[in-house]
This record gives sequence, structure tokens and C-alpha cells, in this order.
Amino acid sequence: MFSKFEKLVEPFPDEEPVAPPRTLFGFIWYFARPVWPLLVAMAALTALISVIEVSLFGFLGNVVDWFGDTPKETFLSERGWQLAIMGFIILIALPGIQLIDGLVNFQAIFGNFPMRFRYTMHRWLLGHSLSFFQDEFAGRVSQKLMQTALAVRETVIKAIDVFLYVAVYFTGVLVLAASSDWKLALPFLGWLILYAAMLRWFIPRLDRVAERQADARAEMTGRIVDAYSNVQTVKLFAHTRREGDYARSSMSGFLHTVYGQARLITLFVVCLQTLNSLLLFAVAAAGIGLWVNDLVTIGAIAASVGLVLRIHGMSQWIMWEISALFENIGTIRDGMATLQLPHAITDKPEAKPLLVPRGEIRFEKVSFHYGKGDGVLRDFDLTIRQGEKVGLVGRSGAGKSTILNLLMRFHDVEAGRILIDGTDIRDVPQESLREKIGMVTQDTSLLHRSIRENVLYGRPDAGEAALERAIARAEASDFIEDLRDRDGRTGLDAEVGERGVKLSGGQRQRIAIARVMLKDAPLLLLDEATSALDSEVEAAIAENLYRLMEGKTVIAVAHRLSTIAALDRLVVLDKGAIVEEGTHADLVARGGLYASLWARQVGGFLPAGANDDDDGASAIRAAE
Ligand SMILES: Nc1ncnc2c1ncn2[C@@H]1O[C@H](COP(=O)(O)OP(=O)(O)OP(=O)(O)O)[C@@H](O)[C@H]1O
Repeated sequence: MFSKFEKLVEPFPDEEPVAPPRTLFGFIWYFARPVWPLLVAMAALTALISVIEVSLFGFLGNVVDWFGDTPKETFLSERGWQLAIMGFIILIALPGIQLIDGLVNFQAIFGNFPMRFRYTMHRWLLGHSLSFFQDEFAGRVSQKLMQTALAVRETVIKAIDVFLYVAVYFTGVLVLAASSDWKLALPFLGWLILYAAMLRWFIPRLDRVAERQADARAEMTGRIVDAYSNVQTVKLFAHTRREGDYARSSMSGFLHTVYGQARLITLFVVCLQTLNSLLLFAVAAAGIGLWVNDLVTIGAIAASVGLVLRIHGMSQWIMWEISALFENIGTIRDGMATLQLPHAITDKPEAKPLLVPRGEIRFEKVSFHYGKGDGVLRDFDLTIRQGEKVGLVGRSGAGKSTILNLLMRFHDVEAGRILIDGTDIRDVPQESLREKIGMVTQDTSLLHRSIRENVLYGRPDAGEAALERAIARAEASDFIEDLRDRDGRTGLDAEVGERGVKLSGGQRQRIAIARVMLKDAPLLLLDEATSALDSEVEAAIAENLYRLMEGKTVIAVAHRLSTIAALDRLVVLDKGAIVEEGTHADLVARGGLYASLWARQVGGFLPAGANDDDDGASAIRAAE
């Protein structure tokens, strides 16, 4: 029975996720729509339970009246069948309905609904461009994903539960009281009006305080997380105490909002108790007055007092449910600001996979400034022929990484175009573009998985032999053999820790190189690909790296010029424009920017032979 209900909602739908709607209602409905029949069923069951509960009080009143007007001898024969029906409702029908309600609520919706949200939105978020994740903290995005999923579920369920239950229940109460005498309904009506006024006054205030509290909580958590994630800097500057004080000021800001909230709660509880006492008093007084004048029966008074006591407990519940509802709506609004952002870089619907028969890369009048209007790349032209190996050289901030990132389409160019074998990279699916490019970056963070999974990321279907060959070519076999993680897994199966922190920078970079070797894509981008390696390992890898470059078009960026001096052509950038081009020997001979950069790297003088028109190899040796 449980599993039948658990299968009513598919938590992992196949459909490709699309941008969720921008309005609050649209956003909630987008996720609620697939389960609407269950929500309708839940609403109907809630209404039914509510009607039964009120009618139980009505029945209680009748029983009290029967005690007075039916002789004991004939009581069972006269009232037996009515008692049996009520017994059936109490013992069989009500628990049965509550069971179905529970199955729909907990088995079908409770777990599946938020998981469906998370799965859909996670896939949507993964489609965002790199700059989305650079602007947002990863932790913040994932927290929003988790929280908003629960908030959407709670909002939908609470909205049905509270509003429907309350509407049906109070209508039932008024009808029941009025059916004895309309005057008996007056205290309930009065209570309802005052209660609504109270909610109107308290809820917006609680809502505002909850919003301030959420901000204060985010600030407090942010400061604490910042300190933990930069703990090395904190220790380096011996600022442990200062960090404590820094967090303390945000903690006291948070505490302030808690005090504000607690004051409102105390005030609310006192007001509600007073109102409920007034209701009890008014119903009892009205009941006695009406009974004295023979206008109502004892049973009606018993039923009314029963209802008052029930309302006593319920009114507090409603208040918390409504303020929780507002809190959840606040969470959704907050989450929506991040989750519904449209993808900045999208594939054209008619995009066809990229084909790279030759591997020519062409930048045509490319301008790009990270949306700042100016200052990074302007009218940049560069053609890299099939199989050519080009090194990009320039001072820090010249725009080298930007060029590689544009080619990967991590950002879209603001003007001009980038062509691969004549195809504009905006006309092909991003995945097919990136499948054709192998890239090793300076700051390699690994996935929090095993070494094997990290390397296989380059080509998930690669066999064991190919995997081991790639690792050997990246000079990574030795250190991998010695690895052991906390759970005792060794070698390729050892986990690397979050972002690969348990490995040295050079080890991480070798894994990244192995991954790209395994991928074996026709275009290769190396952005400071060997910067974290010591000279010995770098020299050992260099040969394999050159072998990997064979037949591929390569763009390499390196500050250590010796690592790229031997490439076919060096392109020297300054402030986003090409200022020099040529082989290492040409450029050194020219005595321009490259020559001065090179001279500084080899110790303030040009090495012997650097001016000769060799392939730069002697210069490299001199620089080492
Ligand atoms: N995500 C970004 N948002 C805004 N501006 C950026 C961003 N990334 C880089 N920049 C700016 O673009 C310019 C070029 O940066 P880029 O990283 O391409 O230079 P680089 O030549 O690779 O430098 P380095 O050698 O230090 O890595 C710099 O002025 C930098 O501040």
C-alpha cells in the first residue's frame, strides 16, 4: 500500500528543465501542476475531515439531549442505529479517511515533491554559464535549492490545509450554533471577526521580523563560513580573536531580531488567550440565558462549549501555520531571485553538433569587456591554423585567460565572432563545442570523488588500459600508488577530498593533465597547465605533452616563458591587443615587450643563443 502511493509522483522527471516562471504564483504552480490531482484529493479529504469533526460536536449535543428526553429502557432501541452510525464514523470512516489523507500527504507528496523540485532545478542550474557561479557562492546556491524545495511544498500543503480546514470548520461551527438559535452563533461570529483582526495586525509584523531574521541569519552564517573557509589567512595573521568579534557583532544583530520576534509572540499569546476566554464566557452566558428562556436545549450548550474548547487549541495552531506560510513564501521569494534567473548562454534550437575536420580557430574582431564597456579585449583578430601551436604571452591582466574562456564559450563575445573550422561557436551546442576541446587550467579543483572518477571524467567510457596510460603519461602513477584515504581506499580508488584539497597543487594538476590526455580532443588549451609542477616533473611531462599536441591545434598560456618558447608561434598581448607575433627567436631579436619579459625571466640578461634562429630550445635550456 505504501509503495503504491510512493510511486504516484515521479521524483526524477525526464523532461528537459526550462526557465521557471517569474511570478510567485506561477513559480509555485509550475512545480505543483504535475501533482494537481493529488492536491485536489488532499483538499477534498481535508474538507471531509473538517466536516466530520464539527458534526461530532453536533452529535455530542444530540446525545446530551437524548439523555434528557429518552427513557433509559427504550434508549438503545430508539437511538441504537444513530449511535451505531456515529460509532462507524468514529471507528472506521474517520480513521480510514485520515489514513488516505496521510498516504497522499506523506507517502506521495512529502518526499517526492521536493525531490522533483531539486532534481529539475539542479539540472536547470547546471546549465548556467560560468559567470553565474562566479557571481554566486556555490554554498548559497545549493542552500537556496534545498530550502526553496521544502518551502514550495510547505506553502502548497499549508495553504490547502489551513485555508480549507479553517473555512470549512468555521462555517460548520456557525451553522451548528445557529441551528439551535442564531443568538448562540453571535459570540462565535464576534470571535471570528476579532481573531481575523488580530491576524491582520500580527502576521505582517511577524512576517517582517522573519524577513529581518533571515537577513541577519545569512549575515551571521556568511561571516562564520568566511572565517572557516579562509582559516589559513586568519591563522597567518593571528586574527582568531578579531574573527570572533567580527562574528559576534552579526550574532548580536541576529539575536536582536529574535528578541523582536519573541515580544510579538508573547503579545499574541496573551491577546489570543484573552479572546478565547471571552468567547468561553460569552458562549456560556448566552447559552445559560437562552436555556433559562427555553430557547435552546442543554445539548446545544454542551456542543457549543465543546466547540469553544476545540477552537481554543486550534486558534493557536492556525496562527503558527499562517505565519509559517508567510515565512515559506518569504523563502520562496528569496530563492526565486536566484533560481529563476535565465541562462545567460543558451544553445540555438537548430544548433547542430560541431564538426572539427581540420581544427582551425579564428577570432574575428572580437570585443569583450565582462559587461564593463571597456578595458579587456577590443577588435581582437587571431587565426590559428590547423595543427598550429600558439603560445599567448603577456603581462598579468592582459586578457590571455579571457581569450581561452571565450573560445570555450564560458562567456559570449560582445562583438565579433569566434569560428572553428568556419563554424561560429554560437551556432553549435555548448556541450559539443566543449567535447572537442581539452583544457588544462592553472587552478585545478577536482571533484570530491575517487582519482579514477576524476580522470575518467575526461572520457567516461575509457577502458582500464587507456586510463592507466593517461595517468602514466601525466607522470601521476607514482604518487597515486601511494595514496590512501581516510576510509582505507588506496590508489585509483582513493577519494581526493573536497576540491581535491588533500592533494598538492602539482598532484592536482597532473590529474587534470591525465584527464585531458584521456579525453584526447582535437583542440587543446593549456592555461598555465604546468605552473604548479616542479621543474623536474614538468620536464618529465613535457615530452608527453608535446606528444599529446601532435596533430592538434593548441593554444597555450604560460608566465614561465620557457614552457612555451618552443611553440610554432608566440602571440604577445598587451591590454587586450596583439603587440608582437613570431617565434621565440624572432621576438627576442626584435627587442620588444617579449624580449624584455624574457630577459627578466632569465635573470636580467639574454641567454647566449637566444638570438639565434633555432627553435628556442637552447633558450629554454638556458632559462631552466
Ligand atoms: N569574471 C570577471 N569579471 C570581470 N572582469 C574580469 C573577470 N575575469 C577577468 N576580468 C578582468 O579581465 C582582464 C583580463 O583578465 P585575464 O584573466 O584574461 O588576464 P590574464 O592575461 O589571463 O591574466 P593572468 O596572467 O594574471 O592570468 C583583467 O583586467 C581582469 O580584471
